[in-house]
Amino acid sequence: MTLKTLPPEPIIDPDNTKIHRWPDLGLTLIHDFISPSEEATMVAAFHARDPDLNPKRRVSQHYGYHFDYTTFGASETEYSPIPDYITAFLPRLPLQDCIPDQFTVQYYPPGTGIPPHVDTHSMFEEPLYSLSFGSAVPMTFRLAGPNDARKMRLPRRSAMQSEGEGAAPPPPSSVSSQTGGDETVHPSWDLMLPPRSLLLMMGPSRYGYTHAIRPRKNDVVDGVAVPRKGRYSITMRKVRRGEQIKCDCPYPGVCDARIREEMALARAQACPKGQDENDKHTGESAKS
Ligand SMILES: O=C(O)CCC(=O)C(=O)O
Ligand SMILES: [Fe+2]
Repeated sequence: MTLKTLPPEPIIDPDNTKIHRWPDLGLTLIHDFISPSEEATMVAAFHARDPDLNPKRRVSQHYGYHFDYTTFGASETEYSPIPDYITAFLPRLPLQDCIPDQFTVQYYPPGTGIPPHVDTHSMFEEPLYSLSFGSAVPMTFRLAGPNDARKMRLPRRSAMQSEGEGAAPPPPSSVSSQTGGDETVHPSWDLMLPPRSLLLMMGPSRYGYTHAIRPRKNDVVDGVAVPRKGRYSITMRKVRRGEQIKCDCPYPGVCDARIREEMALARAQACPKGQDENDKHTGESAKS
């Protein structure tokens, strides 16, 4: 069942009308964050590195600490130097005390998208950025519900096949009681991401909402079907390590840290005598 609603109205910054905020959601969209010439440089750099693209597949390039598709966190070892076209805009990011060090540049050929997902909570700091360029696309937001919680607890799936690349961690086999029974599906709404805009997700939009890009060739804008062209984005996150890998957000259903706790508890209950041994492994939580 898909329930759609209109996007919530933003509050426009009176001092800079390019900044739109949804304070209740922790969401900010900054229009014209990069210039057309910066955009052209980024498009050229992307295609110079990957000249032969499959027109049916989303393609990712990683800079800084690589995104790790097995832990859904960041690799400890794989690192690629951050290109100048990224370092150039870092001093303009709105949160200068939390500069990202994990960058995923993605190209979405027309007709491709990214399934609804919640980026991993515990392994990255709260601010989650997406810089858009190329074609405008709508990003679909929906408050996560029991179905999302249940999916995150299904036996292991492939990150690429089922979720966004920032999506949740390897789930436990047990299904939490909080997913039982209630089939509530919250309405979704679309936020149009114009080229050269920067989206910042914090709070509820970061931790409690799924985001997705529908795999469509056309988008309906003001009642008119507009063909999509290629769309690019740079997802930016700051990696957490060691003791910093934790989360106490108010959305336990879709929180990887809570899922790991559930797993550890389920293991301990299933095998009380082996508890010490298991704790040794789950202590390393995110990586196991
Ligand atoms: O392409 C985007 O704007 C978002 C990508 C995304 O959600 C992700 O990489 O987790
Ligand atoms: Fe994401």
